[in-house]
Amino acid sequence: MIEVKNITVKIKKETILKDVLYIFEAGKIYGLRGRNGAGKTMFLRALAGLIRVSSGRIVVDGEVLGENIDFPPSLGLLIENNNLAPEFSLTKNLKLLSQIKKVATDDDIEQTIARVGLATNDSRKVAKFSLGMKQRGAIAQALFEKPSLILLDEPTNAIDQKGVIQIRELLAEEAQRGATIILASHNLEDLTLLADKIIDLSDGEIVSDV
Ligand SMILES: Nc1ncnc2c1ncn2[C@@H]1O[C@H](COP(=O)(O)OP(=O)(O)OP(=O)(O)O)[C@@H](O)[C@H]1O
Repeated sequence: MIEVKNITVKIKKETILKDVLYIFEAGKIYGLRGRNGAGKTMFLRALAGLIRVSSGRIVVDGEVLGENIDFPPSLGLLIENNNLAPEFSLTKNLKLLSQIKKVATDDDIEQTIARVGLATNDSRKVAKFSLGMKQRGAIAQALFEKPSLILLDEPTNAIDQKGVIQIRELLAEEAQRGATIILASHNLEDLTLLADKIIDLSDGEIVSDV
């Protein structure tokens, strides 16, 4: 469970998030909706521990972000550009990353690559991937360690129609496994088909939650 307790985020003099209060439950998918600049990405960044709140608290399973923990301990993240190393294959990227936490096996890596609709035996460098393939690879990176919190900014960007269906199914399965999923999207279909709750952000404030 993620408790967002009246957080405000200020960068220089600008207030980016204003007194945001919300509770995200395990096993649910939440969609963040709002105009360009509404604060969706910044909200995801704050939840990921990538920016610090100016006031309020984010509590992840009882631990306060920035106090007891620097980052959510079990986090899958896709924000803006993917972080895959272009000079390696996707498998090698995930194998290298898996050395850090040592929670994912080679089987987990292979299965995740297949689940995002990519070939498990593709030895090409990520640099040679198409845009949509890179995006699928980035989703694989966010999911391969079976994290309990999954934060995704525009996950279906650049993905073809069949792939979008695949990714939606995949995210529904992740929620069924018990993950909390929060995704920012301009794709209304993604939000309405996937999200248990749609949170509307406007000028850094939650204006509705349906
Ligand atoms: N690196 C930054 N430094 C300072 N302000 C920033 C930075 N990045 C974004 N902002 C500001 O934070 C506010 C929220 O931006 P954010 O990127 O969260 O919007 P968004 O809802 O994700 O928009 P979009 O739909 O365009 O992705 C905007 O006013 C933006 O100008």
